[in-house]
Amino acid sequence: MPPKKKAAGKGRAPAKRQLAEEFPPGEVLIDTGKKSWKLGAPIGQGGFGLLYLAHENTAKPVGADAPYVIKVEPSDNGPLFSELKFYMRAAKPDLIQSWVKSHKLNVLGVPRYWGSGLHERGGKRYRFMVIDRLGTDLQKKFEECGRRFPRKLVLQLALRLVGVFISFFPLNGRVVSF
Ligand SMILES: Nc1ncnc2c1ncn2[C@@H]1O[C@H](COP(=O)(O)OP(=O)(O)OP(=O)(O)O)[C@@H](O)[C@H]1O
Repeated sequence: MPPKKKAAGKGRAPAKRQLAEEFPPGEVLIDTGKKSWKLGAPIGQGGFGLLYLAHENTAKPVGADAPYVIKVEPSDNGPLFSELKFYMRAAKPDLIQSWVKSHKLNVLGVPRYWGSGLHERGGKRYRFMVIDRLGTDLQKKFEECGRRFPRKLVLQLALRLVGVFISFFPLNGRVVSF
């Protein structure tokens, strides 16, 4: 006897989100402001998207010193859409720049938003977002430290997080709750 089909709706698991397939280096994406961005090598993978090195100079290959990253996801995935809305509001380059200056900081630690758009490839649509390339990430540092941070570093991180989440974001378009 064939297995019974599950009733639609009740009891169904939510549809799985797809990870974008990997694009070859050299793919050019055009954002909503008609600016072109060239992809380099992939440098990271999140829960739902792939991240690539990127450059605004589309005339030559994107090197390892690229100043931007582009996050790409299938367009019908939700997470990048939400992340994008947040970046568009809270990570405007001039907003971050003036905050850093007025608070006498060297850096805020939040990548600036430079553009976004939709890209078609092989009959599929992808959403992308261009942000600053940052250095390493906390998870990598944590692994390097043998999964144990020194107390001083934990306190420094806490101060930085408090600065960003309690002062910058609430004043610049995002409500934070703990
Ligand atoms: N601005 C950046 N500069 C350099 N590397 C980055 C940047 N943003 C992300 N990465 C790299 O890409 C990886 C995945 O980033 P992403 O933000 O997608 O992670 P995530 O938050 O785990 O995923 P998701 O948001 O999809 O749940 C990071 O762990 C990091 O190594």
